[in-house]
Amino acid sequence: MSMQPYLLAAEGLNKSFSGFQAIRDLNFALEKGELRTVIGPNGAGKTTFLDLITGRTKPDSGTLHFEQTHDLLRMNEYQIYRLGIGRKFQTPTVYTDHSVRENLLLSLAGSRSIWHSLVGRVKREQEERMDEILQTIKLTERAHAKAGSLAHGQKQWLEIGMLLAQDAKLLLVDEPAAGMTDEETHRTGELLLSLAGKHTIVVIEHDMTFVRQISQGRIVTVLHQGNVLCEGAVDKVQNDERVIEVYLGRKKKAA
Ligand SMILES: Nc1ncnc2c1ncn2[C@@H]1O[C@H](COP(=O)(O)OP(=O)(O)OP(=O)(O)O)[C@@H](O)[C@H]1O
Repeated sequence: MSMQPYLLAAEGLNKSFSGFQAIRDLNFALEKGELRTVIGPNGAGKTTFLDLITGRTKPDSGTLHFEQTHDLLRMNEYQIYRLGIGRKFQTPTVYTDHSVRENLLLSLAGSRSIWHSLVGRVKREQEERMDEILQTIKLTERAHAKAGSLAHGQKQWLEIGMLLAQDAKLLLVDEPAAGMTDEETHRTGELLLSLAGKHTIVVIEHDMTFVRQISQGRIVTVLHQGNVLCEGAVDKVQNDERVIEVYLGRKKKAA
């Protein structure tokens, strides 16, 4: 057992939508530097769980703490964002008319206003940070291209770069491989792996080839009906009878 304090800890979370329980007595703990993949069949509660972390939705009961001392349930969405919890949605939300570099600049922590970011003097350390991020997301050569002209995969990488520019301590990444070619998917996996350790990341994903790529030696969490069905190494969860059952929708044998 590691002695690391948890970066994020959820205990006994419940959330119902007009009688339908989307999250059910959910416990989840994440250590700093982890790259955690969360899988589960449609409707398992994955998106709702991210909504609870970012404050978009409030639970009916339970506790949710960040860096132990921050009670996320007492904070609003903006406060949680300012705390360093960044989210990348499935569809890219970049400023299409601005360059890749400007998109990063707009996200840089400490940028005062959009106007100021674009017309004001860019500090040397900001330049260096952007160069570093451009290299990380492999878009150095596209730095001055309009974000709208990027390929789908590149837009997703730019968005991950924008989370890095925000200095997000926790990156929530929702189905990054959706709509990507196999090669883009593989490169996205490499990008996330290069960030692990330095950053803490939660990835929600369906593509099992991708999940296997990014979760070697790490923990995978399987959600089902709003609860953790199984957690552990990817081989363990893929061979777990209960996991196979919920994915294949096999009926339980009568006892
Ligand atoms: N705002 C809402 N109002 C009503 N029901 C909701 C709401 N949000 C989610 N639900 C329901 O809660 C359940 C869990 O949804 P959620 O989107 O969290 O699952 P998911 O694991 O992300 O699924 P998918 O893989 O399909 O994205 C679904 O049955 C959904 O219909």
